[in-house]
Amino acid sequence: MEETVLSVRRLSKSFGRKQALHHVSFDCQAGRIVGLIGANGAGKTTIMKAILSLIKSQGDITINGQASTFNHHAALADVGALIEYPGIYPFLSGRDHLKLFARPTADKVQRIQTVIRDLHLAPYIDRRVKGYSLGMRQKMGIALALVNQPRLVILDEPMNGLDPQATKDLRELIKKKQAQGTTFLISSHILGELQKLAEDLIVIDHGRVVHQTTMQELLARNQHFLVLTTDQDLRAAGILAENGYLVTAHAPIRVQLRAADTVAAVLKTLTSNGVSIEDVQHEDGDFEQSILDMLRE
Ligand SMILES: Nc1ncnc2c1ncn2[C@@H]1O[C@H](COP(=O)(O)OP(=O)(O)OP(=O)(O)O)[C@@H](O)[C@H]1O
Repeated sequence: MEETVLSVRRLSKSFGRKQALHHVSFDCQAGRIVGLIGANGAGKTTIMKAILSLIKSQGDITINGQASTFNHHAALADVGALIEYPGIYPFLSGRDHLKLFARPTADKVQRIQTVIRDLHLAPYIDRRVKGYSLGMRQKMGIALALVNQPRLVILDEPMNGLDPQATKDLRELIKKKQAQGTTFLISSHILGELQKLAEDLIVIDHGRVVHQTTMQELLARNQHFLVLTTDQDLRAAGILAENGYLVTAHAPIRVQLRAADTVAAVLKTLTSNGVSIEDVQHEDGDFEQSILDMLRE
């Protein structure tokens, strides 16, 4: 049975006269990676700050079955987070930060070692944070979010400032933690990044949840094309159109594959009409376009 780790109901927030969030509701189920997608200014950070009681808001937030409010937020003890830039003390080392943040239980030292190893922090963990690059600081912030092995981890644009290797490492680490049961809520405006990570998607637009879907569903909506070069492209495009295929370009020929269309049937239609095929390629539609189409619906 699914277990709800985070439940957000009718979350609203205004900054002066500007309403940044309008009755936002969604759930995060245990062990899922949930992506919060939206353009700049859509309200992602505000949602995360409200969940973490960093700002006052209206609505109901329940974490691990416990109501969490601005003044009563014991449930946040089991939540790790990185919001915007990590708050750091420049003259302390990375290890000092971890020691400060780590809960004083018997396995404290071991947890610190684990997070240093998992995030490959060893080369600079004993240096003052003052000298860290943006990416190193970001990794430090993620380490602080993970060091207490919380059940729910909230990460606001976690790939910011990370190089391709560190991005890949973080993705793998998030997946590893997920396999151990951790739930993640991750925001990003870089859709490709969430594509490789998130299973559930919450699309935010102008402070509202405009869609809740799964990555699987979104990818299924994505369009697929067959790009063909033949010995007589113009005639071949005509033959395909006459046979009911959706031809979107002529040289080379681009055919949109709908659910019932198979590559074999497209090729057979051409060869049986005496067209010789010189090249065949698959092309996937734009993932970002799928989201934009969704926003327009
Ligand atoms: N402290 C604040 N005072 C006034 N307006 C704010 C404040 N914080 C956020 N806003 C406004 O609320 C809206 C949502 O901002 P938010 O930072 O949550 O968006 P976002 O989706 O996280 O964007 P980005 O991807 O750029 O970080 C924006 O219009 C922003 O200008």
